[in-house]
Amino acid sequence: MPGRPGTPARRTRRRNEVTVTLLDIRNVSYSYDGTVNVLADVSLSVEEGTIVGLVGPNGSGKSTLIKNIFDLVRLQSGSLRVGGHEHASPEAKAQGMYLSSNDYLPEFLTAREYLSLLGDLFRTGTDHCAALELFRRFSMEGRYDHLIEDYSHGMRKKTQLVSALVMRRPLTVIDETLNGIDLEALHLSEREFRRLRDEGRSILLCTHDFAVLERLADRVVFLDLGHVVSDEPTHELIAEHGSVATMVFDHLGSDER
Ligand SMILES: Nc1ncnc2c1ncn2[C@@H]1O[C@H](COP(=O)(O)OP(=O)(O)OP(=O)(O)O)[C@@H](O)[C@H]1O
Repeated sequence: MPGRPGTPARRTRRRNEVTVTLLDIRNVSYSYDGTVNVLADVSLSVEEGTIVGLVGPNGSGKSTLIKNIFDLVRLQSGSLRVGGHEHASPEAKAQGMYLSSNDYLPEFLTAREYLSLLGDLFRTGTDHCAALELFRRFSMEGRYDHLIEDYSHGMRKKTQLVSALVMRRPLTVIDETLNGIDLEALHLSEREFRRLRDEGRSILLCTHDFAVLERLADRVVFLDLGHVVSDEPTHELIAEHGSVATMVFDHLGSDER
């Protein structure tokens, strides 16, 4: 059962610092057909000011978990809280931003109009100067007032990333948005994600690019067949297995699967 709205975010004390849980996922299970569990008792948390990687084979349930977080499918069991608020509440929805794995954007708008729309929806307004500067740094100078329908696949992905960097939500969930962008844009994105983290914002980063996670993520959660197989600080995972890829391959090749 989801908890009551307005409950303060869970606080835990680690050494001398207090960490605040921004995203709290407890015992979430989900089935599309009422028979097969696509998610099975999934629990994980994302603390404020951290980047958490989410990895797993195709069909392991990553996108379904993200859809549950954003109330895009109805929660069937367990609880989901964002900033201490029940996930379907307006307070929870005001904290998060979801970059989906596809590159669908409203084609009949310009990037300026799209970002203005987001600023209105989030009631934050839009910093167009910051967006223009990001467009310049993403090698899209001069395209801000062009219709999105004229953008390439990579430009749409970069526009999604710019939207997250301009909106600066407490929680940004990124589902494979880094696919298809060039190395220069990837480098810039990584730097900007670190800046978000330094500001105390959090990112749940779902990607098959393990090298990105080794550079960026504070923790990596590995989902397989709807179960959390491993949830470890990245440096401990690398010390134990050598790399994220080895950890994943070892599990996929093991008898316990
Ligand atoms: N709308 C849907 N209706 C029925 N089954 C679905 C639906 N969406 C996803 N599934 C199934 O749920 C399972 C998990 O899919 P999901 O998209 O969550 O996996 P994923 O880990 O994000 O995969 P990928 O890495 O390929 O994006 C798959 O078996 C998929 O076929």
